[in-house]
Amino acid sequence: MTAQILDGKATAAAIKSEVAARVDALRAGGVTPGLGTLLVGDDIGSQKYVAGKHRDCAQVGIASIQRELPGTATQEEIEAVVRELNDDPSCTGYIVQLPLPKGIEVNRVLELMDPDKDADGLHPTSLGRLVLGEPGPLPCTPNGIIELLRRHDVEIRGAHVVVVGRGITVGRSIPLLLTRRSENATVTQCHTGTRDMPALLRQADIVVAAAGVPHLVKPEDVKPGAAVLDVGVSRDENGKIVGDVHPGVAEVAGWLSPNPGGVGPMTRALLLQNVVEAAERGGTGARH
Ligand SMILES: Nc1nc2c(c(=O)[nH]1)N[C@@H](CN(C=O)c1ccc(C(=O)N[C@@H](CCC(=O)O)C(=O)O)cc1)CN2
Repeated sequence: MTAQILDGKATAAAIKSEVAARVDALRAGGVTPGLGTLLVGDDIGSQKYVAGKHRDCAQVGIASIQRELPGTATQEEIEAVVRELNDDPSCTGYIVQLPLPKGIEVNRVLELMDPDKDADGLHPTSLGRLVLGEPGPLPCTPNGIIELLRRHDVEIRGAHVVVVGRGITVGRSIPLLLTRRSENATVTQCHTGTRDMPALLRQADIVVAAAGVPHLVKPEDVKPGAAVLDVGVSRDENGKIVGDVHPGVAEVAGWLSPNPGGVGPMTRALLLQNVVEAAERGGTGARH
């Protein structure tokens, strides 16, 4: 193993203590921020992630509002809970845990959310603000990846970043963050239609592997010294996480985010940050 570790657990812990101090200040001013979650169905992974989000809230002093619906819930039932969270003054920001069950129109659900309560940065208004360079909540995993690189002093400015994947939570939006003037990276996005992905990967200073394909990025595809972020989550027959990055990459890369222990904890920490920022902007939260 030659790569240095991009330690998501330790970095997330540092962000969480910064968030906790901001929550204390809000509470001293009479506002308790609240994070709402809507979980539909009984996917074990999603249950675990949502439980983790509420554990984090308890640690930093953010109130929790948990809503759950069975996997058989209709579009209308889901939308009714979204309206309820929009109207709940104790809820500063909320997320709809993805994926939603098959047959549910995800975009209709996301569009119904009050954009001022979008804790995930996935509402069309938030994504539009990102495109326009206006302030707003940033998508948690992409923002977490950038923060993980920054806090390990990995140079983003001028870097060639190759993103693998184009899913809603990571791949679609991370190029928008990386090409802001504050980051100034050059981005190539790969997907299932890309002709020669290994050739592109070999040019990358930074690789973001977010395709959800086990061990897609092989050691021979990585430029020596590159930073490699393993975002994909697949599970083996024992339920153990298998990332998008082959373990042999650790011998070639300069930096590597472990999976678990890399990008996942950062996603959760940046979610808390979005909730606090919404409360600081004068959004809602329980007032006492
Ligand atoms: N509404 C959203 N849905 C989903 C998002 C999202 O950002 N918003 N991202 C993923 C899941 N996700 C957050 O919800 C998430 C994934 C992983 C982790 C995490 O802490 N993982 C741990 C390992 C946990 C385990 O053992 O399973 C780690 O990487 O160390 C947190 C959040 C899809 N849906």
